[in-house]
Amino acid sequence: MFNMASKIKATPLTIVIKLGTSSIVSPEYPFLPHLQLLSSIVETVVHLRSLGHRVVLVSSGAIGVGLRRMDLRSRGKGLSHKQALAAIGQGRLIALWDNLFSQLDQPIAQVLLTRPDISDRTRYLNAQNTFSELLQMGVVPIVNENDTVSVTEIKFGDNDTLSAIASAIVHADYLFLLTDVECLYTDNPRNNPNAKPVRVVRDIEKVKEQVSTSTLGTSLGTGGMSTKLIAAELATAAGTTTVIMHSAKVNDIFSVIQNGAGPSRDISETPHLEEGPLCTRFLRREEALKDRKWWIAHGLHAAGTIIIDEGAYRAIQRKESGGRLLPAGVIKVQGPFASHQAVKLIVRKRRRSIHNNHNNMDKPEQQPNSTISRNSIDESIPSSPTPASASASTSRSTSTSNQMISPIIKQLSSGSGLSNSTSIAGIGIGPQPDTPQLQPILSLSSSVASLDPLSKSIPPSPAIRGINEHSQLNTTSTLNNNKEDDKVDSDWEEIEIGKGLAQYNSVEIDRIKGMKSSNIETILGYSESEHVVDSITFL
Ligand SMILES: N[C@@H](CCC(=O)OP(=O)(O)O)C(=O)O
Repeated sequence: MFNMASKIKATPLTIVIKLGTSSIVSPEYPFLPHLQLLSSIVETVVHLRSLGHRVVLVSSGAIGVGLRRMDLRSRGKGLSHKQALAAIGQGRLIALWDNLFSQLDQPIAQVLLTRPDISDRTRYLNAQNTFSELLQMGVVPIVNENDTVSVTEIKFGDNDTLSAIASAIVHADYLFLLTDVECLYTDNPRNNPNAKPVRVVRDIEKVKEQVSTSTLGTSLGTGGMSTKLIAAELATAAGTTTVIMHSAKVNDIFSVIQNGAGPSRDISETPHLEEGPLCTRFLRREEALKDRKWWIAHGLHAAGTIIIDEGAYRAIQRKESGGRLLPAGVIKVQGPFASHQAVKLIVRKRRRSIHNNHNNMDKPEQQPNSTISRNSIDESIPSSPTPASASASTSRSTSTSNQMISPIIKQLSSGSGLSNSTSIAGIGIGPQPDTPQLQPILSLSSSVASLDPLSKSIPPSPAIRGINEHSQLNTTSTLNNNKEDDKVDSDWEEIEIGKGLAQYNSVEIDRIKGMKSSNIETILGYSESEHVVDSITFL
């Protein structure tokens, strides 16, 4: 193992390695830990450290270890039961890691995260500072979701997603998703001997239509191949090359990072990615989203929605707009939300113009930070669509209103799980495990209580009282109760285009919508900004 490693030119990299439950404990009772595998991970991590790399481990397995401790055969159905098992298992899991790492004198740290730690900018930055400090101290942070306090609505749900978020927090060069299969295949290799490995992915959108995402996980884990695609999309958008690899071949990490694009090497300078160990590499986006933009797009949940007209959409795509929206372009506000909370932006467009300008819609004039890579897919994937993927295309073409929204993003917002991906692959495999909702609907009371960490100290206004009262009735209702206005007739489409940070609360923006900025002070009694949304990030 160390021969390969010793040849590596030690450009210090930040590497996140994610191990699923299936790699930590056996899937069947009595859920014995995979000690040999865990030891080889520990040896690999320590050697990476000795080469100057910074390493973060994302480790599932708390519930599995909890089951073993309590001599139970199944995790049961109740949420609190699972939370209790995680509480029992997490301590033992970290003790197991500490025991193994101490054999090689490597200090570790436990980092338990929940979704609100990421949604809240201050907590996100605090987590970032802690990671940075730990890595500087030469410690290996071991991350898991804090299952004991994560209820369904606010869960990451699977550690693939959590590992992508951890990668963005630490600005990782690589994320290795270790699992029980070597790589992504064009079909399920266990059912179809003609399934081909997909070795390099440049365009995740395209690859999703052409590969099997049938889960190869076990009864204990919640992830599968689909959640790995979500993780890859999130991580590559943050500038992290993501690799799916068999956990038994963890030693291959050395040759992957030796041949791959690092911080000082451009992807175009690495033409031999098809060679080397069998794994799937999702190449990082060359134009990675900046930390704050990534956080707005993926870390932050939208507390409300602002619907804008086509003119405003064109305007905010121009560089001169600075990614900020004026009140004049706002048609409707859906809240409630507080000032400085994130809001979804939706453009209301005439259907005809959507069809005519479809290409323009796909490629907005100025969208340097689009989360969707349009590069061509890996040549190793057959180009002729399968019947299933053809039907997937058909269904997309009938759903014009969704064309601007990355399906990954839709899954994140809807928490609808990933069963569509299974049907795209057209494989007769049972249903995917449910992926709990990833974009939580936080109660306004919690949002307003903190009034969002980004907010400057704004004197409490009647508007805030207004939204508090409103929140007790219905946290997602439309502020403007004009039914005619709500009706989007067949000539119109509403398309989600991105997210931004509201500069006023929902009641205030509703009052100044359609107005010139010069009227803000007269209407609201104060003017914090001439814009209603700032820091716009396009999907
Ligand atoms: N946080 C949970 C693991 C969640 C989970 O199942 O993740 P994974 O095995 O990666 O699909 C635990 O530690 O048991």
